[in-house]
Amino acid sequence: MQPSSEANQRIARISAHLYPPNLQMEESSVLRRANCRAKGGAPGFKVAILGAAGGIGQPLSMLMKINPLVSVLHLYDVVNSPGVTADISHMDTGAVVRGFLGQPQLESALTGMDLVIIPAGVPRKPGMTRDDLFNINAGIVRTLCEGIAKCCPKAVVNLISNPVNSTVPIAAEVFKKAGTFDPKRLLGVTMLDVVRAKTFVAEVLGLDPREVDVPVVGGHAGVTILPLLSQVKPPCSFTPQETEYLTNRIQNGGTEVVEAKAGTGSATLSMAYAAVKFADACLRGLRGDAGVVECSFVASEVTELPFFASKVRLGRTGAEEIFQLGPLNEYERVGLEKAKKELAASIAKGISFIRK
Ligand SMILES: NC(=O)c1ccc[n+]([C@@H]2O[C@H](COP(=O)([O-])OP(=O)(O)OC[C@H]3O[C@@H](n4cnc5c(N)ncnc54)[C@H](O)[C@@H]3O)[C@@H](O)[C@H]2O)c1
Ligand SMILES: O=C(O)C[C@H](O)C(=O)O
Repeated sequence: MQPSSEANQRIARISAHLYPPNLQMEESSVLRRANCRAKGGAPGFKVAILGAAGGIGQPLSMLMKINPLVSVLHLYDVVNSPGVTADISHMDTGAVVRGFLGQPQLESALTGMDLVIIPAGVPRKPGMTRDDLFNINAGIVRTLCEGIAKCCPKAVVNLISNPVNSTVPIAAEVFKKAGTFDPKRLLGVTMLDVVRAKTFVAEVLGLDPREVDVPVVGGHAGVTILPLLSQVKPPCSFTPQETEYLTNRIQNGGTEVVEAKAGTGSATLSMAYAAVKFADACLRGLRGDAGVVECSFVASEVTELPFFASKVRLGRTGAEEIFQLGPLNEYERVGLEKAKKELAASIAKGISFIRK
């Protein structure tokens, strides 16, 4: 007796569990249906995460699978992405998940994407600066951005890999070389600095962090992280001691986590939270929502430097408006000069890595 088509489907469904996840992607009828659902115009955006199996990548992938704005989620890594993909694909949320393993699958992972989030690269250990990661992460970011230039040149890119102050200029140079650079679409992720600033300022003020707004400008390393405490909302004032304490804590938040993790890595969970908050803002902008404003490290004319973090308005084409810094007090003006000096060197290092 021939099995009914319903029985065939049941068998296909069971056998899909027996094959490695990347084979499931290619061959099972279950996945073919999911692919059809994705192709059939399910509303939402196509998002790729590069470095999806890492400390940030895994919780970030899980949280993006929950995001209702995502219809297709591509998880790429050089190790372990089949396992992470199989695991996350069982979540009963709308996004269709596909896994990609290793360089030969990079192009498939990137083709057709609207947003690419990059947490690929090595993290710090105690005693290291973010710049100590340059030698390894610069090459990783270059390769991934070459893939983006080739396969999804119109995608918005959220770059997390450190040192952000240099990796964003590296990405810009790769895109310029390929003739695809659109400054609006390249966004360095500094959201964790804002998340920390809101948390620490709210502690001092005795408020819920969700009620607090703190612009953090400059860059993403040490003194280049410049919280503008004079612009905190709701309006408030701080004593010089509070200003010193808050500025230091925000600038050294990453090191606080690196030391607490004692050699096992840097911030991953709070970073995944921050990355999802920022990616969600980018997707709402792409959808055409009005008034989506977040801080990001972007190509900028706000200072004399070619890149700078400040508030940006996210729209259908990326960072459509970059806001000026607004009035700074004396403490912030001194901080800005220090930040610019270090930033200039980090930006130059990134640019010369590609131009040399
Ligand atoms: N921007 C920020 O605020 C911020 C915050 C935290 C961490 N970071 C940075 O994010 C990066 C990742 O941190 P983590 O804790 O997730 O590290 P991790 O080592 O846990 O994970 C990194 C992942 O990247 C993958 N990877 C390495 N080379 C790759 C390549 N060529 N292509 C694709 N994937 C590749 C690894 O296999 C690994 O799964 C680090 O550089 C870290 O400093 C940035
Ligand atoms: O501090 C690090 O090395 C990771 C990250 O940049 C952070 O701010 O937590």
